[in-house]
Amino acid sequence: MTEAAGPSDSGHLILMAGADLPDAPDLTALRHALECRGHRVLVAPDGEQALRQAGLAVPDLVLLDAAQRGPDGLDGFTACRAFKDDERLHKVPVLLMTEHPRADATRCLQSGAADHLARPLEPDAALARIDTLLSLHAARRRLDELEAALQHESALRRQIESYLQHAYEMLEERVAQRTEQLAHANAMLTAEISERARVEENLRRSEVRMRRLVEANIIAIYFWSVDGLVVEANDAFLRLLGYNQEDVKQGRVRWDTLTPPEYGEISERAWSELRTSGSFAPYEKEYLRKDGSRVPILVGGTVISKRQQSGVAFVLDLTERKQAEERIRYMADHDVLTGLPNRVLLQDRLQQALSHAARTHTLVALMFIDLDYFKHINDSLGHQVGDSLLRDVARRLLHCVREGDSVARLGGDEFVLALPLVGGGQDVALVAQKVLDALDAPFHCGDHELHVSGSIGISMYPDDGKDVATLMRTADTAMYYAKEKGRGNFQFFTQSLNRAAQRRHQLTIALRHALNRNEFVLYYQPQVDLESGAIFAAEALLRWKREGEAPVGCNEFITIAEETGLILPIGEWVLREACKQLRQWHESGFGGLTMAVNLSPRQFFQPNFEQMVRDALDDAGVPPNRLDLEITEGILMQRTEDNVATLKILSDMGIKLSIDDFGTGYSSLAYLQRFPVDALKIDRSFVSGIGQDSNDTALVAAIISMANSLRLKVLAEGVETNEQRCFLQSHGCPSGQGFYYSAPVSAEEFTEMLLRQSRRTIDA
Ligand SMILES: Nc1nc2c(ncn2[C@@H]2O[C@@H]3COP(=O)(O)O[C@H]4[C@@H](O)[C@H](n5cnc6c(=O)[nH]c(N)nc65)O[C@@H]4COP(=O)(O)O[C@H]3[C@H]2O)c(=O)[nH]1
Repeated sequence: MTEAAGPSDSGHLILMAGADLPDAPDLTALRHALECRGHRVLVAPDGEQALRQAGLAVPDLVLLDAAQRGPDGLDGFTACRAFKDDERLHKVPVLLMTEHPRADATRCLQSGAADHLARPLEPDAALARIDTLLSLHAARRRLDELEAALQHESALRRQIESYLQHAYEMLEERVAQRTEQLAHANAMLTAEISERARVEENLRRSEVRMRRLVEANIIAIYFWSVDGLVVEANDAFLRLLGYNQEDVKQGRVRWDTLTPPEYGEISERAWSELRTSGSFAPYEKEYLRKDGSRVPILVGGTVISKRQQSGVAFVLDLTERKQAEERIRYMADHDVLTGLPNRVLLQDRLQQALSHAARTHTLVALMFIDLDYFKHINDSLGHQVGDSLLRDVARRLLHCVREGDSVARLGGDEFVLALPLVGGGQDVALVAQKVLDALDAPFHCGDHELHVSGSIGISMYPDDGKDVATLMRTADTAMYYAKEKGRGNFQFFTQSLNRAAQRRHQLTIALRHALNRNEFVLYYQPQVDLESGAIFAAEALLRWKREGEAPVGCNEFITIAEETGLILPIGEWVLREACKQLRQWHESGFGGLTMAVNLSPRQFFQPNFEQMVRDALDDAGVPPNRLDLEITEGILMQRTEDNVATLKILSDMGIKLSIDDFGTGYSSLAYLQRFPVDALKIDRSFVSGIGQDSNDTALVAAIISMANSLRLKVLAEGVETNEQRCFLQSHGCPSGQGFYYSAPVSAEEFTEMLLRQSRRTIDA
C-alpha cells in the first residue's frame, strides 16, 4: 500500500516496508499500535518503494524487512544502505526486521541500521525500541536544529562582529576625520583670533598715529557733522581762527560762522560736490576768525562716514602766500629800494597820460634825471650810503611834483618824472629848476653830508615823440646833452640833439663789428726826454678807420665802447697789438723802448685782468718792466681796496703804472701815496695854459714839484711849443709828449723816427 503524506503534527511519520501486512499480523499489530500512539504510518511493499516514498516525505523512522525483496531484487539490507547513502535520508533511523536476528546482526550494523528487531515482532519490545529510536532521532534532529541555530547564530554574530568592526572602523575614521577637521578649525580659529588681534592692534596704532597726526599737524584740521557743526578741531585750526577747545565743545564753531556771507554760493557748490563725490577739491576762500577778521585759506575736505554724514576738512593758511604774491606783484612794477614805480609801471602810466593828452589835445613832459657824482659816492662810501641817498632823492622828487604826476626810478641813479600838462608847457622849466634846487641842497646820509646835482633831459609830447618809447629815448638824449654841458642843468630835446644821438646810435652798431672787420689800428706817440729830445717810450693810441669813412676820434668812440662793454675785447686787442709791436722794435735794436698803453676802468675791474696782462706780455715775449699802464684818477677812486691789490700785483710783476690826465680829477696826494704808482702825466689842458693862464701855469708847477717830492716821475702831455717845453724843463719836469715832438703816427713812421734818432746818436 502507498500513501503520500507529510509527517504527523503530533506524532511521528513512520514508514514500514517489506512485509505483506495482512500476512504479517505482527506488523499489522505494530502498525495499529503505532497509529494508536498518534504516529502516522506509511506502508510500502518493499525497500525500493520505501525509498521512493521517503523521497516525497522524509519519515522519522523506517522499518524494513531485511529479507523482503523488491522488483529489482533489492533486499532490506540494500535498501537500508541506500537510505544511508542518500544525503536527505541518511539521518533517518532504519530499523531492520529479521527472522534471523543473531545471524543478521552484523549485516544489520554494516548496512547502517540503527537497530534490528526479531520477527515475528514482540510488540512491546518493538514499540520500546521504536520509541527509543524515535526519541533518539528527535533528539538528534533537535540537536541538528540547535547546531544549525548555533551555526546561524555564530554566523550572525560574525556578521554582527564584522558589521560592528566595520562600523567601528568607520567611526574611528570619522572620529579621525572630525578630529582633523576640528584641529584644522581650531588652528583656523586661533589664526583668526591672532589675525584679529593683530588687526585690532594695527587699528589701535593707526588710530593713535592718526590722532597724533591730526593734533600735531601744522595744517588746520577739523571734523564736521552733517549740520555743519565743527565737532573736533586741532590746535592749528584753533590758533588760525582764534577759537579754543571750549568753543568747539560748546558747538560755537560752525561752517556758517566760519564763512563770510559772500562765499555762500561757492560753499554750497563745495557742499554739493561733497554729497555727490564724497570729497571736494581744495579751493581758495576766506574764513572768519572768532574776532571777525578774515584769513585767506585753502580748504579741501572729504566725507568720513556716509551714513553719519560726517567728514574732515583741511585748512591751509594762505596769508603768507598772499602777502608774497602781493609783494611779487608790487615788486613787478615798483622799485624795491625807493618804493617808486619802476620802468614797467612808468610806461603804463605814461601810456595812459599820452592817451589822455591825445584826447584832450594837451601836452605831457617827460624828464630824465641822472644824479651827477652818484657813482663816485656809491663806490667810495659804499652801497648803504648810496641806497640811503637814492631814497632821499626819491622823497625830494616826490615833493617837487603835483598829484597826477608820476615819479619813477629806472634803476641806478636814473629817475623819471612824467608830467601831464593841462595848462601848456610853460611850467616845465620851472619844475625842472625846482628839481635841480631840491637836489642841490646837501643830503645827510649817516655821518656823511653829501652834495649831488642832477642832469635833466626833457622831452615833450607830442613834439618830441608820439609814443612812450620815442619820448623816453628823446628825454634820454637830452639828459646826455645836459651831462655834456657840465651837469647841474636841464636841457630840452632838440632835433640837433636827435641827430647827434642818431650818429651815436649808428656808431654803436658799427663798433660792434669793428674788431672782426679789422678796422682798428694803433698809432704811436713818442714820449721824450725833454732835455735830450730822446724817445724813450711810445704811447699806443687807438684809431678806428672805416672803409670810405673819415677816421673816428678816440674820444668819441672810446666812451661808447665803455658804455657797451666793447672796451673789454678792444682793450685786450690794443694791449696784445702794442706788446707785439714793442717786441718788433726791441728785436730791431730799440731794446730800451717802453710801451705806454691806456686802460679804461672797465678793463681794470674785469676779473682776471692781471692774468690777461701777463698772457699778453708772455705771448709777445716782452719784459713787464717795458710796459707802462696808464690809468685815470677815477680808477684809483673806485673800490679802493681792490685797486690796491690789483695795482700791487701789476707793480710786483714789474709793470710801470702812470696816472693819466693828472689834475682833471681829485689830484689827491693822500691817495697817491697809497698806490704803487710810478709816474704822473700832467693833463694837456694845463700844459696848454702854460704862459697863457696863470692858474694853469701855477698848477703845472705845483704838480711837478709835488711829483718830485713824492719821488714820482712826471710827464707833461700835449707839449706843443718850445715855450712849454722850456717851462716844464725849468720846473723839473724831465719828460713830455705832444705835437711839439710828434703827433701820434703809424708804426712804420714811428720806426722811421726811431731809426732817425739812432742815426743822430751815432753821428753825434
Ligand atoms: N691837442 C693836442 N692833443 C694831443 C697832443 N699830443 C697828443 N694829443 C692827443 O692827446 C691824447 C692823448 O691820449 P690820452 O690823454 O691818453 O687820451 C686818450 C685816451 O684816454 C683814450 N684812448 C686812446 N687810445 C686808447 C686805448 O687804446 N685804450 C683806451 N682805454 N683809451 C684810449 O682816448 C683819448 C684820446 O686819444 P686820442 O684821440 O688819440 O688823443 C691823444 C693824442 O692824439 C698835443 O700836443 N695837442
